Amino acid sequence: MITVDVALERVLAGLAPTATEVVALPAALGRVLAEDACARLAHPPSDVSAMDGYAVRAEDIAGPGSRLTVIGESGAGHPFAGTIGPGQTVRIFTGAPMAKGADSVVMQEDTARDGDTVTITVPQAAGRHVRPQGADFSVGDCLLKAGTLLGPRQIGLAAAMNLPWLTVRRRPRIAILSTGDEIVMPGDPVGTAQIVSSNGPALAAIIAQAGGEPVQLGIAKDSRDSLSAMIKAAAGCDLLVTSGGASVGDYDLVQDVLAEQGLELDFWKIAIRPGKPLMYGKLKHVPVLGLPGNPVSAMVCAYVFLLPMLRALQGLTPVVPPVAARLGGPVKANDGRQDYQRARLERRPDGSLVATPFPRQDSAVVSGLAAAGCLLIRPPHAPEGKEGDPVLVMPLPDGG
Ligand SMILES: Nc1nc2c(c(=O)[nH]1)N[C@H]1C(S)=C(S)[C@@H](COP(=O)(O)OP(=O)(O)OC[C@H]3O[C@@H](n4cnc5c(N)ncnc54)[C@H](O)[C@@H]3O)O[C@H]1N2
Ligand code: MOO
Repeated sequence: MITVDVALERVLAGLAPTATEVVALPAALGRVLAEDACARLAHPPSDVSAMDGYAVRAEDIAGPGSRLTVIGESGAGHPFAGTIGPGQTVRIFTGAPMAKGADSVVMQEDTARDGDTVTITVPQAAGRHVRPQGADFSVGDCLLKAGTLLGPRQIGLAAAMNLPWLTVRRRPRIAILSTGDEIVMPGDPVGTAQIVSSNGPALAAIIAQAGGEPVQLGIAKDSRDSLSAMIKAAAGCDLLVTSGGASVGDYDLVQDVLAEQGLELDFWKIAIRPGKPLMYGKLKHVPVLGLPGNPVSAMVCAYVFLLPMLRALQGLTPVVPPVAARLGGPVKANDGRQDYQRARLERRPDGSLVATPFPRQDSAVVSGLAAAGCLLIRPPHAPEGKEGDPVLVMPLPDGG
């Protein structure tokens, strides 16, 4: 059996980023920039005041108790039309354009006003409280680089750069096929010997959270006809993810039916726990990731393989490196499969992370997966570990 690292390398080898599309700024949240985004406007766009106060010529306020004549006002969005001359000042507000002729702002707490006369009561340094045009960035500065994941702060920056649209990667369309005669949709009548599909909704959620567009193909029966018809519906998607029917049972038909349709199998079965019967191949250029049916196996493989694939399809660095932590309790020596144990993750007052694996690690325990803060990674043949030993963990998004 190949290792997790080799499997990951092979899964990522054939993936190219999706095509680009132009979207309006509000729709760009969570998308990945496909081209550098460059400012169409400087920031600030002009010299502006950083305080509410008075725009002055520094030379007029060099001495203590300077008195100036107020000749007008500059408000945000309402500049003063004239020019300040010797001994003159303009009432100014935060964000308002500097009055022509002025080079400094005195905050109003440092002044005393009497009619049209203002007295500077506190000595001032020249040039204070002015934000010069372009102090943040200039026209043409490409501050958002291709490959950037766009969050709220980047959306704000793009808006400040006066970019109402951005060129981003198309959301990867990921087909999800759940399989099994015993599987029903949540909310449907559940007969004896039936089980509700948790894999379909969980996979759709992980895909949507990672910037993809889940396409639910539905639940295929354990029959060649049903599987065959539903697999065909994946044509045109960027990736097909199946769950269930991946093992060696008489009704584990997924791989057979895919092979009939022309699957070029890359690998089946890898040295991982949970998730050993993981399968990967290409069906007429569509990559196919065959996840085991056990819900925890399916989701662990989704975190370890599907997430990096989604990132690669969007032009992001595929693998987010694991994080260093300490063991919160003892663990047994590992066998030859890389183990991903569901664990609690706590941050201690000194800032260090402590991972404590749950006692039940069965791959059908969905409650444990939902409660986990991380997956504790146990490399093949890792010796037994005790509390305090260094380990690597994969923190889970929204981890408890
Ligand atoms: N003789 C062997 N048996 C098994 C082996 C093996 O090496 N030799 N491997 C085991 C391992 S490891 C795993 S993991 C499972 C994988 O089995 P399949 O991928 O074939 O999955 P199924 O048999 O279809 O289902 C397993 C389990 O998961 C439940 N399931 C399936 N789909 C869903 C879904 N959408 N939502 C929730 N639960 C689902 C299903 O009812 C079964 O209980 O094989 C072992 N066997
Ligand atoms: O992939 Mo399985 O989860 O080891 O039972």
